[in-house]
Amino acid sequence: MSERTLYDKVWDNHAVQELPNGQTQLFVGLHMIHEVTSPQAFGMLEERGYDVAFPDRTYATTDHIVPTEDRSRPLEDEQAETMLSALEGNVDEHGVEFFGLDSGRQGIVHIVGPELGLTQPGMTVVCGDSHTSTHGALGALGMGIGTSQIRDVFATGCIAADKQDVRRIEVDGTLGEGVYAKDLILTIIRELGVEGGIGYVYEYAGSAVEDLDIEGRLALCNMSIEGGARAGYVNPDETTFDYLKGREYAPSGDDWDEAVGYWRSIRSDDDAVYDDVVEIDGDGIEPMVTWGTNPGQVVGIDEAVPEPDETNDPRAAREAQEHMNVSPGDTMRGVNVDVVFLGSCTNGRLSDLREAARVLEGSEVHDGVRALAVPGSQTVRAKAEDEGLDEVFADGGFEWREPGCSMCIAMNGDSIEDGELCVSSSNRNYVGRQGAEGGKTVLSSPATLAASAVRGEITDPREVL
Ligand SMILES: CC(C)[C@H](C(=O)O)[C@@H](O)C(=O)O
Ligand code: SF4
Repeated sequence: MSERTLYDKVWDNHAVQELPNGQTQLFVGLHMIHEVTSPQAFGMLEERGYDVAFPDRTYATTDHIVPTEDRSRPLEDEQAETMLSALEGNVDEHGVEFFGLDSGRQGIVHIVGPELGLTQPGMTVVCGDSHTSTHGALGALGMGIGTSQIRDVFATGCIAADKQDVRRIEVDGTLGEGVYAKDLILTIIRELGVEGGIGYVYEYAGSAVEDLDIEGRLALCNMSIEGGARAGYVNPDETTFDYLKGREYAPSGDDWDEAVGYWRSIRSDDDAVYDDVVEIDGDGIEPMVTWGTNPGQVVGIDEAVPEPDETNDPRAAREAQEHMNVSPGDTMRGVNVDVVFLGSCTNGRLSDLREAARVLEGSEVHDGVRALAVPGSQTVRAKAEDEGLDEVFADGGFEWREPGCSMCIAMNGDSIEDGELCVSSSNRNYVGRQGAEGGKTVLSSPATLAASAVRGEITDPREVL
């Protein structure tokens, strides 16, 4: 059969049966869990006396609530200690492998899966976390699921799911110096809207996407969900295979060749039929910064903040501008910065730290700016330290922390204060996201963030690179 997308193929290969309600029962290849969304589902399982059906397809880490400084046990925050202990008890009881604080592999779930080679092309990957779309960077179908679905996967290895339409987003041209996958996905979300992807899975393609390394593709797919899409993926290619080769959980020996053969076969056919196609000019993309309180309220660094009436949601734009204290006609460039947060499952990988360090090297964070560098995992942290990046950050006035979600969501005590503006490499900027209702978040790439930390105001990274 030809004319099928990767999504169609992965779907068909995992479909167990059509359910009476019209949904499809889909088999799950990889189930990742973390401490925030798994406890209730484990509870439901135990109420019925069930075991985890496929413990060897289930992997756990801890990320949202872990401190990024003192990690001695018991954790100082009692609630965090309770959640971590509960996860430890659950994985122990059900025979699930756990990348805990002492494992050397702990980190943000969407960083750990790909970097250990757990996430592979053609797989269905689920996690009780909206940014599971990240895993699509490797040609997997990554979907965030809710508590009752986590329970279902534990008990049966399957979920009930609705098939979506596929929108191909074709980005031609080449991203310029100082322009990254983050700027690309912010551009896409501006173009299509934060709800534009509802009912769709996004297939990212075109030369600007193919040129991205896997870490760039991970950042791109990560924010698919911020554009409303159920998932996002890039067709697997040589870049994907090179990335996976030799990773701890990737196939090896004869299994490797067989796997690559399968991975090639699940790419979208050249004549695949799409429900929608959108073209974006990669050459024209600028470093992007959000001016509002959702990721679609975003402009190029030199572009004017829009008149609310010229946006698709004037009321939301007005409220957002009031909260952010910006006016139509202003540029975001030059806005005063109090805090910068480098990290998260969007941009907490080695290449992100490298780009920020490249900008920072030889300079220091501006007086009065608080700067956090939080690697996405222990693996990322160790590699960064091997390269001496920790010293670049420390010499430049950044705090070099232990891995976790940290100030992306402020569940671990790392938080901004009322009135502060934080430039953040994360993916969400709604009011209160970084821990203070009166705090402001500006989303950007790691390079823009680092340039802004040095100048103390939002800065075009191309001025510094
Ligand atoms: C806590 C978790 C359920 C949540 C998510 O689903 O995405 C978090 O990771 C986030 O980024 O808001
Ligand atoms: S880093 Fe942020 S977006 Fe990613 S899983 Fe953690 S809280 Fe969610």
